[in-house]
Amino acid sequence: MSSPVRVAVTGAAGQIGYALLFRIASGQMFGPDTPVELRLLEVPPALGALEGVAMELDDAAFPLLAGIELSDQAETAFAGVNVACLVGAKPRGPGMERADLLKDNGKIFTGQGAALASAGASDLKVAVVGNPANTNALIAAANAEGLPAERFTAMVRLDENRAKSQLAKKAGVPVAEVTNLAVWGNHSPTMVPDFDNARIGGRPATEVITDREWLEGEFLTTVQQRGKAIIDARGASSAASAASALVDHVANWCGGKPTADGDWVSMAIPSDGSYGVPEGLISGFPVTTDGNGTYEIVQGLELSDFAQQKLQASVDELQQERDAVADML
Ligand SMILES: NC(=O)C1=CN([C@@H]2O[C@H](COP(=O)(O)OP(=O)(O)OC[C@H]3O[C@@H](n4cnc5c(N)ncnc54)[C@H](O)[C@@H]3O)[C@@H](O)[C@H]2O)C=CC1
Ligand SMILES: O=C([O-])CC(=O)C(=O)O
Repeated sequence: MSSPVRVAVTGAAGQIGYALLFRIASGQMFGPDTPVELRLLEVPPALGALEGVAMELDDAAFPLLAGIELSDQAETAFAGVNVACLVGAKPRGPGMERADLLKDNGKIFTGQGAALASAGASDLKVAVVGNPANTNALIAAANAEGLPAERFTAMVRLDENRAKSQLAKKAGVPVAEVTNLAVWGNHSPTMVPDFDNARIGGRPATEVITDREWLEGEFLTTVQQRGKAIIDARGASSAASAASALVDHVANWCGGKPTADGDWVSMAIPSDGSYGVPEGLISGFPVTTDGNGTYEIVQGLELSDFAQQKLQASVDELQQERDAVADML
């Protein structure tokens, strides 16, 4: 047994939190040999509900769960944490775009960025889920003085998983056969699920699914609008699938589960200028990971004119979001 990983989860009494905590505590995020200590942050009115969740975690008797602490103070919750899952934020409702949440949610991430910098462990890594996730991660990083920006990531893994599932259905194969699926850009309707570089059963996806009209049309729109479709159907935004994607994101990044040889996963990370994405913007990229805290952007992929145009629109949107929160950076 290794020593416990200390994991902060914000918004822990919310919908995603309820699905996420049990996955973390059961060992799915950091593997079967790593105990976890949970540090759960909520706003004061939700602390009662959070106590109920903590009671249920106790009642599940997870052998790997080495401790649970609850707090409504970011500095307390983040003390010594190795990984912070920033989920706590307002979700959108019907008729809203994620960017509409920026004014309400952005300010959460100024204080939490600063608290992470002052209280987190020296190897702290941060995954932002609260929407709009890319720009909230930018805000947190900008307010975390002394922490390298590359420790701040945002989640586009749910978009990758959605895209894989759609391609698998169309091709009539198990989802595990779909690999190398990158989601570029913003976690928003402008995101770019990259079917050109994806593979199905080891072959280019475009050789298996030759209907380019479907790929550029229905496939793209279905993935881009999936969050809205879930809200319309469920009356609330995706929660269990978002939690599951976060488990995947962190497991690959620093949970001991490196990307498979020749494969990659999608993470929104601060751009180093690769593929023309302006440096510093937090954008989805294909990355390889070592499972131990390091990721690298996959270089040398070809983007079609179609994909390049779409990526430019997503980058333009990220720049507009950055401009809209300039006072928080
Ligand atoms: N990046 C992605 O792929 C996805 C992102 N999301 C986003 O995740 C966020 C959370 O979604 P849900 O869990 O469904 O919402 P929810 O409303 O069920 O839970 C959010 C929780 O955050 C708490 N909270 C609010 N401000 C906080 C603060 N300053 N500190 C700590 N906790 C705080 C609330 O009290 C609430 O319990 C939303 O912004 C949603 O849009 C949702 C699905 C996918
Ligand atoms: O659509 C939303 O508001 C929630 C979310 O980010 C998603 O499901 O992708």
